[in-house]
Amino acid sequence: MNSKRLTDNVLAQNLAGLDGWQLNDDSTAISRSFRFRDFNAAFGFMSRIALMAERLDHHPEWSNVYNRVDITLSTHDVGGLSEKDMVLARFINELGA
Ligand SMILES: C[C@H](O)[C@H](O)[C@H]1CNC2=NC(N)=NC(=O)C2=N1
Repeated sequence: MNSKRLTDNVLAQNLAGLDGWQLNDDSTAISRSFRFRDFNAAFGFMSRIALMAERLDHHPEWSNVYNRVDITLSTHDVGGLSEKDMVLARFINELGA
């Protein structure tokens, strides 16, 4: 998969179709928080993401406190956002609703 940094235009187009994700101040990362019924649901969600992250060789920065999962996506190799972040964010949205 292409891991070039996305141009501002392409990034804006992608974000328009991506519910809930916030672009950080310097446009190098996107973040979203999810809340679940309990820890079990939150950790199940994280487990499904972990398996996909390995398949994509693209990994989230994240933290979990009980039923909350905070996720930041960025492509360290390019110092910003790439198609891989968009693919992973879409996958996460399908899981997390
Ligand atoms: C060597 C390995 O493919 C790279 O370090 C991958 C692993 N996972 C990664 N994940 C993220 N989020 N960004 C990267 O640049 C990245 N690079």
